[in-house]
Amino acid sequence: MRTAIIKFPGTTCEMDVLKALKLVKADAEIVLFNKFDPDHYQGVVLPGGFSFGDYLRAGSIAANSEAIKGVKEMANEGKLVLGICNGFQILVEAGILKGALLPNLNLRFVTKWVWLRVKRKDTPFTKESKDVLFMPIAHAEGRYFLDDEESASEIAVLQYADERGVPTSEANPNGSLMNIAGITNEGENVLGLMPHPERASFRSISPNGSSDGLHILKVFGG
Ligand SMILES: NC(=O)CC[C@H](N)C(=O)O
Repeated sequence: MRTAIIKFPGTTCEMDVLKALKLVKADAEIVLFNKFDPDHYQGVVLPGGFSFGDYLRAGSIAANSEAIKGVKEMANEGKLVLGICNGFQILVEAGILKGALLPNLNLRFVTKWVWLRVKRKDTPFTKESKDVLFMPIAHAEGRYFLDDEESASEIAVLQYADERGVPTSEANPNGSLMNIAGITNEGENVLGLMPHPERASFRSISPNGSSDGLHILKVFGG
């Protein structure tokens, strides 16, 4: 799939995303935010990092860019939109996904590998996924919050869990509501997640040889 990986000033993960998308044979390229034309693409990825230095709140400045207007158009047209970590923060700041990503409960930057329960498999991103995935997180503002528990439970796609896929409070690294690690929109064509699938794509450099991130990224393949 013709896929754009949008780079803002401060984005850091675009090369890793590009390499992982090449593994799944996506027709992907990195595009600077001020050069992005949504009509050229069927899919878009907002990678992780620190867009505009995480000033104000992580993702808030990028969310107000022309590029994100284009991403909103793509989302409304049913095209695939994936936001990873800072990309997820941008999607919620832009109102493309519901809720907010607050500072981690311990007010620290947390970096570790986590197990994830795939709660919903009726999204294009997860329909052929395993039930439990192993991926790393690395963030300071990842505590998912929504002022409506019922909708939060409906839109939750991924939850921090134990090795067997059971969401427990011990497995919650940042204090997210209902252990939420990733959510979708009403059309299910947008996914935002705090864990980094691109960092769990190369068996040779993953603990346990995890390439579980490809379960999410392969939707852009072909
Ligand atoms: N890995 C990232 O994308 C960093 C996320 C974000 N800027 C934070 O610290 O919360």
